[in-house]
Amino acid sequence: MPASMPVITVDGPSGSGKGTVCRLLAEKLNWDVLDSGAIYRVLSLAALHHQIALDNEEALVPLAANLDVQFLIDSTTKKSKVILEGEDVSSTIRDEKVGSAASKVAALPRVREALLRRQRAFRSEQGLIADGRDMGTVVFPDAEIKLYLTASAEERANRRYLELNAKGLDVTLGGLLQDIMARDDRDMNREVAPLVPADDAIVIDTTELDAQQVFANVMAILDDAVVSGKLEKSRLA
Ligand SMILES: Nc1ncnc2c1ncn2[C@@H]1O[C@H](COP(=O)(O)OP(=O)(O)OP(=O)(O)O)[C@@H](O)[C@H]1O
Ligand SMILES: Nc1ccn([C@H]2C[C@H](O)[C@@H](COP(=O)(O)O)O2)c(=O)n1
Repeated sequence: MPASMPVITVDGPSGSGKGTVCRLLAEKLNWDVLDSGAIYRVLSLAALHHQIALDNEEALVPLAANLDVQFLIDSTTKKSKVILEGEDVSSTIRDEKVGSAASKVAALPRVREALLRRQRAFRSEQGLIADGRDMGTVVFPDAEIKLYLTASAEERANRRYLELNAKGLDVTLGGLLQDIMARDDRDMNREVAPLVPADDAIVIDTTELDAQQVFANVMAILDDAVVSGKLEKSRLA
């Protein structure tokens, strides 16, 4: 019997709190994390560097298949680092414009296909927390636990505003709300791998919850999964 390689998927729209709860879970469980959004963000940045249009599927597929990207954990800060073609792009990829560009390349079916193998290669005996839009529906359909985080567009825009403002970036709440709604529309209405909760996903509306309350809700869901036998108790140690 091969050792289990458990997966917890966390899907949801921009600003719903996926990355935050995935980091908390990974620390608690000592599991690995797949930030699939970062892969699409890096691809859109590589397209920019190589002057490839965001709708040029012919050129984006080989770029995606051979993407020279490394996901590292800084040994001192324990923060994730993203290296594209030898350059640290960890903060660059978090720009809202890169998120919007990522959403555009992510709508191309053959680009998604070209990134599937790379995403599935993150699975390991350590356990994987997979953050994205289609983790529970497409990439890891057999995941033991599937979560779908959501929140009102206004709340998600406000969170993003506080986050980017704290970094000293000149953004407006109205502009971010427009960006988030445009990204939601693209991610939810594309032909391939649209953003939608998997049939067996547990949906958590985080609008009225802070990050710690969301984390507590998720841990309660994992405890229930142990009782129901979906998850080995030793995995939560
Ligand atoms: N429940 C919450 N309540 C308030 N703020 C939150 C909550 N969860 C996360 N945040 C904050 O909101 C911002 C966005 O959170 P996060 O990056 O986790 O969202 P996300 O769903 O991963 O977004 P994206 O898909 O765009 O990367 C961060 O500044 C984070 O600290
Ligand atoms: N599994 C995924 C992850 C991300 N995307 C696209 C759609 C998002 O708008 C964009 C950026 O993702 P984020 O970093 O905001 O989570 O990338 C996708 O289509 N599928």
